[in-house]
Amino acid sequence: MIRARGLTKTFHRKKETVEAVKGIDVDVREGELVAFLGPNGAGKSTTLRMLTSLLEPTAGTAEVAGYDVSRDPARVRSRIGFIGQGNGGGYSYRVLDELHNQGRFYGLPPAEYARRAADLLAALDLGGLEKRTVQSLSGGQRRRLDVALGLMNHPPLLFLDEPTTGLDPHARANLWEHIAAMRERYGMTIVLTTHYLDEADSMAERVVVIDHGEIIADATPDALKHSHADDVITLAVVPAPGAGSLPGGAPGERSGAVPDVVGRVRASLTEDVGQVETTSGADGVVSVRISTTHGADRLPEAIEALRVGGLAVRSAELQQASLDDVFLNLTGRSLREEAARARAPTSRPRPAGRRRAPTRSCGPGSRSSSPTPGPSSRARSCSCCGTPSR
Ligand SMILES: Nc1ncnc2c1ncn2[C@@H]1O[C@H](COP(=O)(O)OP(=O)(O)OP(=O)(O)O)[C@@H](O)[C@H]1O
Repeated sequence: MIRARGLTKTFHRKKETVEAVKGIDVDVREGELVAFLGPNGAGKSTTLRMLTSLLEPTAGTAEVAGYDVSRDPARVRSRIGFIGQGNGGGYSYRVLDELHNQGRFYGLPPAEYARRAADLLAALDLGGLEKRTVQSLSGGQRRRLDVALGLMNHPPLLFLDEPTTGLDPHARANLWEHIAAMRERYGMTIVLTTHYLDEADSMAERVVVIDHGEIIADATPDALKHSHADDVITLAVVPAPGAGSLPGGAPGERSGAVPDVVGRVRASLTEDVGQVETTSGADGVVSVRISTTHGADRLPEAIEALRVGGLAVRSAELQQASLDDVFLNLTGRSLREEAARARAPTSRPRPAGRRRAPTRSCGPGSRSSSPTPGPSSRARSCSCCGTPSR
């Protein structure tokens, strides 16, 4: 559906040159839902605008829905829907008039555009709003009207530039339900840009990570997480009741002696479980941090291995890798933090660099645990209480 090679856009403004997109290659197959994910200014919108023929590339080629964007822009436009960042509807126009005008714009006969408009109003939960002006709609309703406008020509390929930005969580979820339903109904290919990591993770089948005008990763969300980030298991470990008299503790540990918990942890958890780090707390609790792939599978295995080694787990926490961990490990920057800074223009930028957000833990080891940063840096939220870390 899309084949772009060496797509480049350089802007020249006064004495400034901005290399917004630096020769990207990207393919999108029919039926895929692909998210372009990246921080502000990464080049996502510029890429979309070139793919939709709204912007002439400085260099490179792109074939979209069967036509070359530079040679056949009108044919490209007739085969795509594009929902830009701003609302498309004219503020003082009525909802139904906007849809009909869109149909006329595509050259549809009146009966056909009236049928399509009625169909889309019902499908996108806009029934009853036909006579309202666009400016009287809520943010979520306006965005759904944008989707309806983008679908009037029944495009096989739909582009959405940050479709949910500015919507509250309920309106975001609602819009996504409608986009998924429209996709099902029309069998569309969808390409969208987003800052929302959770959205890219849960909705997209493929995520193309863009930074500084370049594609730095391109895979399914799960493949990205497995390749570029680890899950982290944190356990608070103590000797099992009566373990001091157990034979077969850690190597070199005398039978009947006070158990060497760290030694036993080391003896129990092999490299198969993951990369293990331990920190002894003053209260005798040992905090164990395991960086691993497939953390949900490794967690019960680790608990069982520790039990066999004469140890008890007082608390366990699993932090699954996120797309923010992927971005952090690829670039040294947190997309989540960059997005938060963009929303708060008065806050000072922090220096770039490889960092890891501090760990929170709700278990008894939390007071003493201070795990050493592992190879996989991550932003986190506590799985016990759900509180986001800062
Ligand atoms: N018309 C223009 N003239 C000059 N520079 C531009 C123009 N349009 C975009 N840029 C610059 O190109 C770079 C990429 O912008 P673009 O809008 O593609 O980023 P983005 O990833 O979509 O960002 P956002 O998520 O904030 O929309 C930015 O540095 C931007 O300032």
